[in-house]
Amino acid sequence: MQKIIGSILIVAGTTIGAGMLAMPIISASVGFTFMAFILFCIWFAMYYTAILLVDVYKYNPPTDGLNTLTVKYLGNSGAVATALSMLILMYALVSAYITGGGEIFRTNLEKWLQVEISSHTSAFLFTALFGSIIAFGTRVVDFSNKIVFTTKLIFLCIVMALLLPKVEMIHLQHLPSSSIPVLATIPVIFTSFGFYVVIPTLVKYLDGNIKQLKLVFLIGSITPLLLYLVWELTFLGNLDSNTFTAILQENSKMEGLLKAVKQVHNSKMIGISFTLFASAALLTSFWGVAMALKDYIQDLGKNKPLIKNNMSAMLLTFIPPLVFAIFYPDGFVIALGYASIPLVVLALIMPMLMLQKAQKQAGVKQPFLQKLAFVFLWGLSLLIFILQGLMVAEVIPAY
Ligand SMILES: N[C@@H](Cc1ccccc1)C(=O)O
Repeated sequence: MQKIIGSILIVAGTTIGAGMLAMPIISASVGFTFMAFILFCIWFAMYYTAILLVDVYKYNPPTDGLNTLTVKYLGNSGAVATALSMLILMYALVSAYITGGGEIFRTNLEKWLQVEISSHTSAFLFTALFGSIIAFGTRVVDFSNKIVFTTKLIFLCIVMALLLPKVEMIHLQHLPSSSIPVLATIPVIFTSFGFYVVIPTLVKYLDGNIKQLKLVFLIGSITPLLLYLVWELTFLGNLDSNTFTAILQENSKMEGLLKAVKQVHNSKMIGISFTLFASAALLTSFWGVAMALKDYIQDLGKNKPLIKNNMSAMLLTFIPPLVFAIFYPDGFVIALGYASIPLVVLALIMPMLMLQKAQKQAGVKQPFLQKLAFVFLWGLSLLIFILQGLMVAEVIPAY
């Protein structure tokens, strides 16, 4: 039971991260009704494809990692496409978390110890202190994640308890004036539900128990969905869309959000709770992604003892993103803006192709409802590719 709860919290912890903080910012001019609809559709897509990958494990042992499965079902080209998507996405995320986490760490250390610390040192300290936990295996990550996730929930509840009573219906009725801001939220919301990468790690952790895994992914993904809905309700219901947009135009992202919060409820308590919630969110996502990256690297090098051993897998997980975080902190933050592309390949396209192949090999006919769902998933994949392309070409605004 403890393992099931731990796994649910790892899924929810990886999901709720930087994306949740960006959500009110991107939806300021969209309004609650449309946001709720988009959140629900994308949650469904991500939950459904997680279950598809779990189903692929019906035909494979739980110790098989993602690379082993892609080589088996999609051949070398499929495995290379997956490896590229996986490594680019995870290195970009880990690097962004190191930059963000290191910054928070530096500000606090300087305040408490009254010494000046360079951002290089703080990035290194953050990685060494929090990253080293990954080396001790899923059980230790599970335990630390339980503590930090609970802290994150407590501070989130404080923020919401202070803001929710002030929600006004009139703000929630806001409707967007054009479809562009609505469409522009899709790639960001899509990355906010990115828990897909931890699936192989949890399949191994729960010894491939399909029933338990399905429950874990249902509760682990529906919890973020509900929190995101209440989160949006809290922000969009408290601020008039024009005021909110104006605050966000004048300030940088996080600062703007904090200013917006303070506009509704100006107390020290809310500022502190908000900052602690944001820091804990970053940490749980960092652990989820780094753990998945290390497992993936070990699976990639499963026939190469030099890569597979714990020490080298740890170094390969943390050194590249640390170097990037130190020398090109902006490079990866920019790359993160495009995270939805590798995530579409990984979380939407690959599981569909793999399950179809596994079913074919096992002589199982594809159920009609699944065929229908695949049409929706292909449509969503195409839409995200197009939207991200239009953002790169600056035809529609990127966040
Ligand atoms: N959901 C995470 C980002 C993420 C994307 C893809 C995979 C894992 C994590 C966040 O909001 O920060």
